Amino acid sequence: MTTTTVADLGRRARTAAADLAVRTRAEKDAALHAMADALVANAAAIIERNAADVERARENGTADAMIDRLRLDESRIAGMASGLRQVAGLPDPVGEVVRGYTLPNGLQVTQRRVPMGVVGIIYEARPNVTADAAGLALKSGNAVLLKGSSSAAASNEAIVGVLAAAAEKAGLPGDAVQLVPGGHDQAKELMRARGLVDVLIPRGGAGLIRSVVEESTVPVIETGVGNCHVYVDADADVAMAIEILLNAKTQRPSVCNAAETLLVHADVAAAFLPAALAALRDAGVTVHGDERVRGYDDAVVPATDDDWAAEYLSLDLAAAVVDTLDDAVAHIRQWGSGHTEAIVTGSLAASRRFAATTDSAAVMVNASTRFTDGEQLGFGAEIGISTQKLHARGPMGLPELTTTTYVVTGDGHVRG
Ligand SMILES: NC(=O)C1=CN([C@@H]2O[C@H](COP(=O)(O)OP(=O)(O)OC[C@H]3O[C@@H](n4cnc5c(N)ncnc54)[C@H](OP(=O)(O)O)[C@@H]3O)[C@@H](O)[C@H]2O)C=CC1
Ligand SMILES: N[C@@H](CCC(=O)OP(=O)(O)O)C(=O)O
Repeated sequence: MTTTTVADLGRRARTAAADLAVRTRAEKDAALHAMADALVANAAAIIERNAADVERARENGTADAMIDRLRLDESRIAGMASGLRQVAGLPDPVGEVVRGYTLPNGLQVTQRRVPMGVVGIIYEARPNVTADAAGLALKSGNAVLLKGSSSAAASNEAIVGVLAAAAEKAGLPGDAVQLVPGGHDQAKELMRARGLVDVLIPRGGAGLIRSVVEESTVPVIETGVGNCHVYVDADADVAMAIEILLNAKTQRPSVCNAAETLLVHADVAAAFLPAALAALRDAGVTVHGDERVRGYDDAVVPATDDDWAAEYLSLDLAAAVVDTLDDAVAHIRQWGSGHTEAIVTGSLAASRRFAATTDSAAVMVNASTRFTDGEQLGFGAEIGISTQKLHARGPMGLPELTTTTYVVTGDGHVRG
């Protein structure tokens, strides 16, 4: 019996990528709509396979918040289909001229967007990412190798089967969207598929990122954990700050853009903290606070350095009082993960200083950290949220999945 290796998948993806690179926007959009329709039409079968993954996760004692990330229902599948349709509605990045000029000697220079080629992604146990990544890759003219979590294996197999068949029926190469089966060994093969994979996007926790940074020979765009902060400034509107904090912490606590630490300026602490702590308690949040926060509520448990560093992904929140905006920024620079920070303030100067000094991929001014999301920012979906500084930072959509080529057109020009 012959087994298909990651290298075999990579070679097929390269062939598909060469074909995809020259497809028109109309062809790609038609395929995306067909893929969206196919997801909805096959929802029952996908949900059945997903139920097997959820059942296995329960047997393994997986936490409820993590099961929530894994679980699919009709409305989540409709959301995946809607994401594909939104991506179809966006301009095609391929061919976009990012720079164009004519040299004194008459040479015409254009710098144009082109696909990366083959994009690999290793990602968490959220099956919706399978459709988001496939849609973004395909629209940007790339073939994609999808390495999802082994805990979502059955769901991903069903989703990729549906997406690849629909893309092929719509006239695109079926190998444009391929699932990499297996576990960490296969993920490592993907990391070492230099020459077959043009860029690898690891989307997950610190362990995955460490492993990819140490082991990948393929160029990587790192995503990262989200130890996101909400800072309530001296000039904050207290009611607004409570709304933003509750949304950032409780709307979906298991995702990377949920808030994990609250920092409160000392001048607003007495007006803000009693009501905020009561609202958090009502929402089921356990607050881990410093001495000054604990002075407002006996239910607050003492915080240690582990709390300042924690990405809880649960209904827990670290909280501290700070004396100045710069102290808040210093805390964030020491303990944060460079993902998303929010400031609630009525002061333009404070918001500007905060945005300029926190050194994070995204800063929200008077808005929830939950907006660091490709769909929310108008990209249709995102392939990951980069917390590194090169090539792309923050939510990555279509342009981030392209590179550029210089096309220089002469009229028999030679260099003298
Ligand atoms: N910035 C961003 O865009 C995003 C950040 N995140 C962060 O990810 C974390 C949650 O994800 P979580 O479910 O814990 O994901 P993990 O990091 O545990 O897993 C993500 C993927 O990587 C695989 N993997 C993990 N470790 C290794 C390794 N050493 N070698 C090879 N493959 C590996 C997993 O496989 P398997 O499951 O089979 O072990 C899975 O497919 C949070 O910290 C969250 O903030 C998540 C998504 C987006
Ligand atoms: N796109 C997400 C945030 C990024 C993400 O996927 O995070 P995670 O759930 O930690 O894998 C959202 O807000 O829905």
